[in-house]
Amino acid sequence: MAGSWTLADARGVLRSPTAADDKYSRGVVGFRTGSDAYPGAAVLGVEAAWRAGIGMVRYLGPDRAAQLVLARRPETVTADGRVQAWVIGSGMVPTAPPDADDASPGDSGRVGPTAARSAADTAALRGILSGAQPVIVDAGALDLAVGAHAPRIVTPHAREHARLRELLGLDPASAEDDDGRAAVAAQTAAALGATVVVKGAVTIVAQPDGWATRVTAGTPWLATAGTGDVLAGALGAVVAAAEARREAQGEAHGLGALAATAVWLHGRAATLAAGGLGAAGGPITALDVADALPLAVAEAIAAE
Ligand SMILES: NC(=O)C1=CN([C@@H]2O[C@H](COP(=O)(O)OP(=O)(O)OC[C@H]3O[C@@H](n4cnc5c(N)ncnc54)[C@H](OP(=O)(O)O)[C@@H]3O)[C@@H](O)[C@H]2O)[C@@H](O)CC1
Ligand SMILES: Nc1ncnc2c1ncn2[C@@H]1O[C@H](COP(=O)(O)OP(=O)(O)O)[C@@H](O)[C@H]1O
Repeated sequence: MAGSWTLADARGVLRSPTAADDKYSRGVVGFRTGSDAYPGAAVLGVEAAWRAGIGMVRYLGPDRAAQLVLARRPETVTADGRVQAWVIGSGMVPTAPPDADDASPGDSGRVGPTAARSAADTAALRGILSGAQPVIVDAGALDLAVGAHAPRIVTPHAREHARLRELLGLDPASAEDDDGRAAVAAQTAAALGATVVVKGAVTIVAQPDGWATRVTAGTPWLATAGTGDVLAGALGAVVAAAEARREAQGEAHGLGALAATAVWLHGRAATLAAGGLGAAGGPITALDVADALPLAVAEAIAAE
């Protein structure tokens, strides 16, 4: 049975910056996220990465999403360059239909901008996934994680996990109870050769070597659109910061421990945001969760 990730575990992974640090030594995270249909996912992920305490964020996505990212966070660098970790796929959809470059009607019959990956997007994402830097693979890039070689953390919700398992030739059915979900996630991780984060009220983190843990979100108010995009950004920040420390000092943590720490911060941030509205909590938005990440980080590193 997988144990639970706690404040003490998160504290063991996170570090305060020192006087010897600069923006690069604190880590650089790159984003290839968002689409004309879902530019907000790009904004949410970038915001979360900044708020989780990274040295620099690079955003390389569609023009409209880039403008919105810059409007929210002018600190963001939109030029290509070296990064220690990537976040890809949030705000994209996995497969491009034949008319991917055309707007197509949704359920309402209205014609809107497409979220489907273009061939150029797919090639860029495949390039990132064939590199050496760790990659957080979310939403519309999950299919590309199969057969890739970069160190990967994939972040499916339950339906995306079932689709991923189908791509891997595994039974898409999961389990109701958390022990069963952990066993299924471990099987996915082994087949994929990547760390798997199966999101939910209890999020399962499983490495391909069989290591697994679970992280319980402190509040169901977290179940709201865009909080998964915030999680992907927090993951990118935690992994890039750790990778920068590994390059400089040789301090190494498994991707599972880094992922569980980011999931813990995300859940704690939601609890702090919802709890600020009264003892029973209250409605929060994805940006509220990102805004509360600094408090969660400060709490975790307080007793380093
Ligand atoms: N602000 C932004 O930019 C945001 C952007 N976002 C981006 O959106 C993209 C798609 O992510 P997603 O998780 O919504 O889609 P997806 O995994 O395909 O699951 C869809 C499946 O759900 C179901 N379903 C549909 N309607 C339902 C309903 N009313 N109530 C219950 N179930 C319902 C339906 O399945 P069915 O039940 O019909 O089998 C359908 O197949 C992704 O790139 C993400 O990053 C989001 O993060 C939000 C904020
Ligand atoms: N009932 C719940 N209680 C607490 N957290 C939840 C619950 N349901 C989902 N979550 C969390 O909310 C987030 C939703 O992510 P995701 O499904 O990717 O949404 P989106 O694509 O809209 O960003 C995940 O971090 C997940 O763990």
